[in-house]
Amino acid sequence: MKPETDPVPLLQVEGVGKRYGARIGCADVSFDLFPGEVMGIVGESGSGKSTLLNCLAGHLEPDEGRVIFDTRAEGPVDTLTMSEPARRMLGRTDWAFVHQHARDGLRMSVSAGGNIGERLMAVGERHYGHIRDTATDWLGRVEIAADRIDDRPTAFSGGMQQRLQIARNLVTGPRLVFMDEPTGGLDVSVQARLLDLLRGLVRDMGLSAIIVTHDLAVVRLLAHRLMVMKDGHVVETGLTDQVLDDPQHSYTQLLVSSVLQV
Ligand SMILES: Nc1ncnc2c1ncn2[C@@H]1O[C@H](COP(=O)(O)OP(=O)(O)OP(=O)(O)O)[C@@H](O)[C@H]1O
Repeated sequence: MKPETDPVPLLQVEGVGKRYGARIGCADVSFDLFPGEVMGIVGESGSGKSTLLNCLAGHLEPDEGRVIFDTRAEGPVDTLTMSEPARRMLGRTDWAFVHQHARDGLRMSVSAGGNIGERLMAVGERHYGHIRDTATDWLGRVEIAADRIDDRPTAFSGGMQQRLQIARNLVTGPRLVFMDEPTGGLDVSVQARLLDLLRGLVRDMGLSAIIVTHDLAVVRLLAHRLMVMKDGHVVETGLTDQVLDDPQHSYTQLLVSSVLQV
């Protein structure tokens, strides 16, 4: 029996490609992302993961293709042709971007509470008491003690900085989160805790996310679906467990077996 209404994808990516001169960044990438779905993008260094993520998030202009987002106000809109102010507003409301290096996503000279609060102010929140309460609540959610609210991120460990960056990104209740190696560069034990936290937040908030990583353990834990990239092209895609347990493409087989050997 046909479902009554087919779900509308939150994001439709159609034939996205980007070149750097003669070199391919990424080529002919297409997929749909549905609400509440987490897509992992894996591949070795230089395979085009970051190029693709930055094209999707509007940080880089692709040479070809369309990136259609289901906006709250107007329904599906091609984000590549929307006006710059409209795209900026999307970046402050429905979209979030978690950088690999927390310092790229935080304001290091502003207190932890300020880092969270200024995102609320950017979407129109003005009440100081409410902003501070919400910031305190979010510090708790990312396991940072409330009495650190007036400390600057420079006084935080790498793991704490990353958790603060996540709080700053999620406080406005985005619907789509882009993450670039969110656990990269952290100690293994810190990574495990962060992954756990991210998994809880994604589940509890029903977030859709696109996560770039070279760490298969990250996608195993977080991603419903997986895209494997090599030399700018998608070579395999499918449900995460299926792709990792029964890889079809020789490159994916190599990726999976090289992880098992370490
Ligand atoms: N600014 C740039 N100028 C020229 N070439 C670039 C630029 N950025 C990326 N490239 C090239 O595009 C290709 C894809 O790079 P990209 O950084 O997207 O890969 P990646 O999979 O994200 O790698 P990593 O995991 O190391 O970040 C590579 O061949 C890279 O050398």
